[in-house]
Amino acid sequence: MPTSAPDILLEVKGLSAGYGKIGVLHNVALSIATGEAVALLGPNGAGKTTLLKAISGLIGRGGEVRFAGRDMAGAGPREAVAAGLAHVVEGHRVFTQLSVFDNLLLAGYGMAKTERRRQVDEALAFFPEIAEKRHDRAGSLSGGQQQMLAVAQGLVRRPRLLMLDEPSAGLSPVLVDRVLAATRRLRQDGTAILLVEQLIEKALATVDRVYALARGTIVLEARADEPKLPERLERAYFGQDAHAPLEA
Ligand SMILES: Nc1ncnc2c1ncn2[C@@H]1O[C@H](COP(=O)(O)OP(=O)(O)OP(=O)(O)O)[C@@H](O)[C@H]1O
Repeated sequence: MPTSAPDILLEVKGLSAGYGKIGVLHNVALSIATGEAVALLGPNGAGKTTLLKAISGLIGRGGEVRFAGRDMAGAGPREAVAAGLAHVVEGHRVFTQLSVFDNLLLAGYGMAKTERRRQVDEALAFFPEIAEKRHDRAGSLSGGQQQMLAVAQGLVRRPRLLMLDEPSAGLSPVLVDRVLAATRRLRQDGTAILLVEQLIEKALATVDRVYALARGTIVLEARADEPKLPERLERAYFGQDAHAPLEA
Protein backbone atom coordinates (compact mmCIF):
# COMPACT_ATOMS: atom_id res chain seq x y z
CA MET A 1 0.00 0.00 0.00
CA PRO A 2 1.26 3.51 -0.71
CA THR A 3 0.34 4.57 2.81
CA SER A 4 3.01 2.62 4.67
CA ALA A 5 3.93 4.34 7.92
CA PRO A 6 7.14 6.25 7.11
CA ASP A 7 5.57 7.85 4.07
CA ILE A 8 2.38 9.16 5.58
CA LEU A 9 1.95 12.88 4.96
CA LEU A 10 -1.61 13.35 6.19
CA GLU A 11 -3.32 11.08 8.67
CA VAL A 12 -6.86 11.64 9.87
CA LYS A 13 -8.41 9.45 12.57
CA GLY A 14 -11.77 9.49 14.32
CA LEU A 15 -12.60 12.89 12.85
CA SER A 16 -15.98 14.44 13.52
CA ALA A 17 -17.18 17.88 12.42
CA GLY A 18 -20.31 19.81 11.56
CA TYR A 19 -22.00 23.16 11.81
CA GLY A 20 -23.27 24.14 15.24
CA LYS A 21 -25.39 21.28 16.48
CA ILE A 22 -25.55 19.64 13.06
CA GLY A 23 -23.12 16.72 12.93
CA VAL A 24 -21.93 16.12 9.36
CA LEU A 25 -18.81 13.93 9.66
CA HIS A 26 -18.62 10.87 11.88
CA ASN A 27 -15.46 8.97 12.75
CA VAL A 28 -13.68 9.69 9.45
CA ALA A 29 -10.28 8.10 8.87
CA LEU A 30 -8.04 8.59 5.86
CA SER A 31 -4.40 8.95 5.01
CA ILE A 32 -2.33 10.33 2.16
CA ALA A 33 1.27 9.37 1.46
CA THR A 34 3.95 11.85 0.47
CA GLY A 35 3.47 12.73 -3.18
CA GLU A 36 0.33 10.65 -3.54
CA ALA A 37 -2.79 11.83 -5.39
CA VAL A 38 -6.07 10.83 -3.76
CA ALA A 39 -9.65 11.60 -4.77
CA LEU A 40 -12.45 12.13 -2.30
CA LEU A 41 -15.66 11.15 -4.05
CA GLY A 42 -19.25 10.95 -2.92
CA PRO A 43 -22.79 12.13 -3.62
CA ASN A 44 -24.02 15.68 -3.06
CA GLY A 45 -24.21 16.55 0.59
CA ALA A 46 -22.00 13.63 1.69
CA GLY A 47 -19.67 16.00 3.53
CA LYS A 48 -16.68 16.27 1.16
CA THR A 49 -16.37 20.05 1.40
CA THR A 50 -16.88 19.84 5.15
CA LEU A 51 -14.06 17.30 5.41
CA LEU A 52 -11.60 19.51 3.54
CA LYS A 53 -12.59 22.46 5.74
CA ALA A 54 -12.12 20.37 8.88
CA ILE A 55 -8.68 19.19 7.74
CA SER A 56 -7.48 22.70 6.92
CA GLY A 57 -8.86 24.13 10.17
CA LEU A 58 -11.52 26.34 8.58
CA ILE A 59 -14.10 24.73 10.88
CA GLY A 60 -13.71 23.08 14.29
CA ARG A 61 -13.30 19.33 14.53
CA GLY A 62 -12.91 16.45 16.91
CA GLY A 63 -10.48 13.58 16.46
CA GLU A 64 -6.93 13.51 15.24
CA VAL A 65 -5.23 15.19 12.28
CA ARG A 66 -1.50 14.67 11.79
CA PHE A 67 0.31 16.42 8.97
CA ALA A 68 3.98 15.99 8.07
CA GLY A 69 4.57 14.27 11.39
CA ARG A 70 2.91 17.06 13.35
CA ASP A 71 -0.15 16.88 15.55
CA MET A 72 -2.45 19.59 14.15
CA ALA A 73 -4.75 19.68 17.21
CA GLY A 74 -6.03 23.22 17.61
CA ALA A 75 -4.34 24.34 14.35
CA GLY A 76 -6.32 26.87 12.32
CA PRO A 77 -5.96 27.72 8.63
CA ARG A 78 -2.83 29.83 9.19
CA GLU A 79 -0.96 27.02 10.89
CA ALA A 80 -2.11 24.57 8.23
CA VAL A 81 -0.78 26.81 5.45
CA ALA A 82 2.48 27.32 7.34
CA ALA A 83 2.85 23.54 7.70
CA GLY A 84 2.53 23.10 3.92
CA LEU A 85 -1.15 22.33 3.49
CA ALA A 86 -2.94 24.41 0.84
CA HIS A 87 -6.70 24.39 0.33
CA VAL A 88 -8.29 25.79 -2.82
CA VAL A 89 -11.85 26.19 -1.61
CA GLU A 90 -14.96 25.34 -3.64
CA GLY A 91 -15.93 28.11 -6.02
CA HIS A 92 -12.80 30.08 -5.14
CA ARG A 93 -12.96 33.48 -6.77
CA VAL A 94 -9.92 35.37 -7.93
CA PHE A 95 -9.60 39.15 -7.64
CA THR A 96 -10.94 40.15 -11.03
CA GLN A 97 -9.67 43.75 -10.92
CA LEU A 98 -6.09 42.68 -10.23
CA SER A 99 -3.66 41.24 -12.75
CA VAL A 100 -2.91 37.53 -12.85
CA PHE A 101 0.54 38.26 -11.44
CA ASP A 102 -0.80 40.38 -8.57
CA ASN A 103 -3.32 37.68 -7.67
CA LEU A 104 -0.41 35.30 -7.29
CA LEU A 105 1.70 37.79 -5.33
CA LEU A 106 -1.22 38.17 -2.92
CA ALA A 107 -1.33 34.42 -2.42
CA GLY A 108 2.28 34.67 -1.23
CA TYR A 109 1.54 37.48 1.21
CA GLY A 110 4.13 37.62 3.98
CA MET A 111 6.82 35.67 2.12
CA ALA A 112 10.25 37.23 1.51
CA LYS A 113 10.16 39.30 -1.70
CA THR A 114 12.61 37.38 -3.88
CA GLU A 115 11.31 34.01 -2.71
CA ARG A 116 7.76 35.14 -3.41
CA ARG A 117 8.59 36.23 -6.97
CA ARG A 118 10.41 32.99 -7.64
CA GLN A 119 7.47 30.97 -6.37
CA VAL A 120 5.01 32.99 -8.45
CA ASP A 121 7.11 32.23 -11.55
CA GLU A 122 7.23 28.55 -10.63
CA ALA A 123 3.47 28.42 -10.10
CA LEU A 124 2.94 30.09 -13.49
CA ALA A 125 5.25 27.56 -15.14
CA PHE A 126 2.58 24.90 -14.50
CA PHE A 127 0.01 26.91 -16.43
CA PRO A 128 1.54 28.28 -19.67
CA GLU A 129 -1.92 29.41 -20.74
CA ILE A 130 -2.22 31.92 -17.92
CA ALA A 131 1.52 32.67 -17.78
CA GLU A 132 1.09 34.34 -21.17
CA LYS A 133 -1.54 36.59 -19.60
CA ARG A 134 0.28 37.45 -16.41
CA HIS A 135 -0.21 41.18 -16.93
CA ASP A 136 -3.90 40.93 -17.88
CA ARG A 137 -6.71 41.53 -15.42
CA ALA A 138 -7.85 38.23 -13.92
CA GLY A 139 -11.40 39.26 -14.85
CA SER A 140 -10.49 39.02 -18.53
CA LEU A 141 -9.59 35.32 -18.24
CA SER A 142 -12.01 32.57 -19.24
CA GLY A 143 -13.69 30.51 -16.50
CA GLY A 144 -11.18 27.70 -16.97
CA GLN A 145 -8.25 30.06 -16.84
CA GLN A 146 -9.59 31.64 -13.64
CA GLN A 147 -9.85 28.15 -12.18
CA MET A 148 -6.23 27.52 -13.16
CA LEU A 149 -5.28 30.79 -11.51
CA ALA A 150 -7.05 29.68 -8.33
CA VAL A 151 -5.05 26.42 -8.38
CA ALA A 152 -1.84 28.35 -9.11
CA GLN A 153 -2.54 30.54 -6.07
CA GLY A 154 -2.59 27.38 -3.99
CA LEU A 155 0.90 26.57 -5.28
CA VAL A 156 2.68 29.81 -4.47
CA ARG A 157 3.65 28.61 -1.00
CA ARG A 158 4.92 25.36 -2.47
CA PRO A 159 2.59 23.15 -0.43
CA ARG A 160 3.32 19.51 0.34
CA LEU A 161 -0.39 18.79 0.03
CA LEU A 162 -2.79 20.65 -2.22
CA MET A 163 -6.48 20.11 -1.50
CA LEU A 164 -8.70 21.01 -4.44
CA ASP A 165 -12.45 21.27 -3.95
CA GLU A 166 -14.19 20.62 -7.28
CA PRO A 167 -11.75 22.51 -9.50
CA SER A 168 -13.83 21.43 -12.52
CA ALA A 169 -17.10 22.94 -11.28
CA GLY A 170 -18.85 24.92 -13.96
CA LEU A 171 -16.27 24.20 -16.66
CA SER A 172 -16.76 22.72 -20.12
CA PRO A 173 -15.30 19.21 -20.65
CA VAL A 174 -12.26 20.59 -22.52
CA LEU A 175 -11.43 22.99 -19.70
CA VAL A 176 -11.98 20.29 -17.09
CA ASP A 177 -9.36 18.19 -18.89
CA ARG A 178 -6.91 21.07 -18.86
CA VAL A 179 -7.34 21.73 -15.15
CA LEU A 180 -6.99 18.03 -14.31
CA ALA A 181 -3.95 17.69 -16.61
CA ALA A 182 -2.31 20.45 -14.58
CA THR A 183 -3.18 18.50 -11.43
CA ARG A 184 -1.41 15.44 -12.86
CA ARG A 185 1.69 17.50 -13.61
CA LEU A 186 1.75 18.74 -10.04
CA ARG A 187 1.58 15.20 -8.75
CA GLN A 188 4.44 14.20 -11.05
CA ASP A 189 6.40 17.05 -9.56
CA GLY A 190 5.94 15.53 -6.08
CA THR A 191 3.01 17.51 -4.69
CA ALA A 192 0.46 15.34 -2.88
CA ILE A 193 -3.12 16.02 -3.97
CA LEU A 194 -6.50 15.57 -2.31
CA LEU A 195 -9.07 16.13 -5.04
CA VAL A 196 -12.81 16.46 -4.47
CA GLU A 197 -14.51 15.77 -7.77
CA GLN A 198 -18.00 14.90 -9.04
CA LEU A 199 -16.75 13.53 -12.35
CA ILE A 200 -15.82 10.00 -11.32
CA GLU A 201 -14.10 8.80 -14.50
CA LYS A 202 -12.01 11.93 -14.79
CA ALA A 203 -11.06 11.78 -11.13
CA LEU A 204 -10.02 8.13 -11.44
CA ALA A 205 -7.76 9.04 -14.36
CA THR A 206 -6.05 11.69 -12.24
CA VAL A 207 -5.30 9.96 -8.93
CA ASP A 208 -3.63 6.89 -7.40
CA ARG A 209 -6.27 6.07 -4.82
CA VAL A 210 -9.82 7.01 -3.86
CA TYR A 211 -12.00 7.32 -0.81
CA ALA A 212 -15.76 7.52 -1.06
CA LEU A 213 -17.68 9.46 1.52
CA ALA A 214 -21.42 8.94 2.02
CA ARG A 215 -23.57 10.28 4.83
CA GLY A 216 -20.49 11.66 6.57
CA THR A 217 -18.47 8.46 6.78
CA ILE A 218 -15.91 6.77 4.57
CA VAL A 219 -17.68 3.88 2.85
CA LEU A 220 -14.99 2.74 0.44
CA GLU A 221 -11.25 2.96 -0.12
CA ALA A 222 -9.62 1.59 -3.28
CA ARG A 223 -6.78 1.98 -5.72
CA ALA A 224 -7.94 4.04 -8.70
CA ASP A 225 -7.10 1.25 -11.15
CA GLU A 226 -9.17 -1.45 -9.43
CA PRO A 227 -11.62 -3.15 -11.80
CA LYS A 228 -15.28 -2.13 -11.77
CA LEU A 229 -14.57 0.73 -9.45
CA PRO A 230 -17.21 3.11 -10.88
CA GLU A 231 -19.91 0.48 -10.22
CA ARG A 232 -18.62 -0.17 -6.72
CA LEU A 233 -18.57 3.55 -6.03
CA GLU A 234 -22.16 3.96 -7.11
CA ARG A 235 -23.24 1.13 -4.89
CA ALA A 236 -21.30 2.59 -1.98
CA TYR A 237 -22.93 5.97 -2.56
CA PHE A 238 -26.37 4.49 -2.28
CA GLY A 239 -25.69 2.57 0.88
CA GLN A 240 -25.21 -0.94 -0.42
CA ASP A 241 -22.32 -2.87 1.02
CA ALA A 242 -19.20 -1.64 -0.78
CA HIS A 243 -17.29 -4.68 0.37
CA ALA A 244 -19.77 -7.22 -0.97
CA PRO A 245 -18.45 -9.45 -3.78
CA LEU A 246 -19.05 -8.03 -7.23
CA GLU A 247 -21.52 -9.69 -9.53
CA ALA A 248 -19.85 -11.41 -12.47
N1 LIG B 1 -22.50 26.31 6.52
C1 LIG B 1 -23.31 25.25 6.74
N2 LIG B 1 -24.21 25.27 7.75
C2 LIG B 1 -25.02 24.21 8.00
N3 LIG B 1 -25.00 23.07 7.28
C3 LIG B 1 -24.12 23.00 6.26
C4 LIG B 1 -23.24 24.08 5.94
N4 LIG B 1 -22.48 23.71 4.87
C5 LIG B 1 -22.88 22.46 4.54
N5 LIG B 1 -23.86 22.04 5.37
C6 LIG B 1 -24.53 20.72 5.33
O1 LIG B 1 -23.53 19.74 5.57
C7 LIG B 1 -23.78 18.60 4.75
C8 LIG B 1 -22.52 18.30 3.95
O2 LIG B 1 -22.26 19.35 3.04
P1 LIG B 1 -20.94 19.42 2.15
O3 LIG B 1 -21.00 20.70 1.38
O4 LIG B 1 -19.76 19.15 2.99
O5 LIG B 1 -21.18 18.17 1.17
P2 LIG B 1 -20.44 17.83 -0.19
O6 LIG B 1 -20.22 16.35 -0.16
O7 LIG B 1 -19.26 18.69 -0.37
O8 LIG B 1 -21.58 18.17 -1.24
P3 LIG B 1 -21.47 18.79 -2.72
O9 LIG B 1 -20.92 17.69 -3.56
O10 LIG B 1 -22.89 19.10 -3.03
O11 LIG B 1 -20.58 20.00 -2.65
C9 LIG B 1 -24.99 18.91 3.90
O12 LIG B 1 -26.10 18.32 4.51
C10 LIG B 1 -25.08 20.41 3.95
O13 LIG B 1 -26.41 20.84 3.85
